[in-house]
Amino acid sequence: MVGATKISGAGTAAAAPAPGDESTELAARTSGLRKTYGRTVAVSGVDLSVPHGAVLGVLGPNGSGKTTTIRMLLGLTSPTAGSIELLGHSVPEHAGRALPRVGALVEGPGFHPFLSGRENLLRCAAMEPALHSSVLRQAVDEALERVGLADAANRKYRGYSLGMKQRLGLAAALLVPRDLVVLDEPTNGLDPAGTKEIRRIIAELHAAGTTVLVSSHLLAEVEATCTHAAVLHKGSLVAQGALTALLEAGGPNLLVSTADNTAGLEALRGVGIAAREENGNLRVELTDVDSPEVIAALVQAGVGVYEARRGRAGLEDIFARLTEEES
Ligand SMILES: Nc1ncnc2c1ncn2[C@@H]1O[C@H](COP(=O)(O)OP(=O)(O)OP(=O)(O)O)[C@@H](O)[C@H]1O
Repeated sequence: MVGATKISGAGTAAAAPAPGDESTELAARTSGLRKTYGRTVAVSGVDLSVPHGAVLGVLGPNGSGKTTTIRMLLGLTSPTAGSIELLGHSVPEHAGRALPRVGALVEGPGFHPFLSGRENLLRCAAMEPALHSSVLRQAVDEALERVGLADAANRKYRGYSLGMKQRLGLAAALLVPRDLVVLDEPTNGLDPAGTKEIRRIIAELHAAGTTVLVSSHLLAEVEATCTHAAVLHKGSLVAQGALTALLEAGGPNLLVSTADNTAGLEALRGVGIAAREENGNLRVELTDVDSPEVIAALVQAGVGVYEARRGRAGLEDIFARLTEEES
């Protein structure tokens, strides 16, 4: 996902949150969400739940519908069918009530190329209903500092690197405290140090009780930063829940380092044990079989075993299974 950033929340008609807003246990929810573009089904029957206070990672291969889902949540594009609730308000009908409390970093044109980072942010800040004119500059400077752009604040936006553009978008999303922050591939274009910074900011938001929805195709990223995950595949939601529960459901696994993986796979299949090759090792799910039987089958077939390690399936493994099964 490349391109400049666009901020939602700023510039939307402000209205006081309806009473009882905070009582809903979900910060966002979709029901039967669907979006088609001509014959292309981008999103199909998605029932997404974003718990208050969660850091929810929306995972999915390219074209699985992550951005389309996020754009619909933010009222940037209308669903073909289904309903959306954002901070207790129906979207797009009452988006103006929810969006001032939502900071977002999504793909799209948003900043003026010939203005500096600071000038661009001042324009965003001026559109924030919650910011009084007397504190605009302070809010902008704090946001620039927070994303590490203070030194480049007076440079023109068009000279910014992709990573700097991402940071500026993030700064705009964080101009005022938010109840929900939505980030579409926020580490896109960032170097490892920038990626670490984003992780730190997400952790800070989480600690402050802000709900964060972050899309990513980087599984390790999601495993490191998120409390919850939702997996999209071909427009459908194939799994969602607390990360610990998803990982738990992955079940025990055995990772075996053998002298000959091809012979090893053949030997295991020969005795009805399902296995697959992964990063030069064999991965065996221990649902119907236990480690000694696996090792014995390999040894009996004359396949040398260097190492066998029991563990749980990682997110990468679970993701591969979910997106393969549904193909
Ligand atoms: N404006 C559009 N017009 C036509 N098709 C679209 C449009 N936006 C998205 N699509 C299609 O909808 C599907 C889902 O796209 P989407 O961008 O939501 O996926 P994604 O998971 O965010 O992918 P990526 O990780 O590559 O950004 C794709 O097949 C895409 O080509």
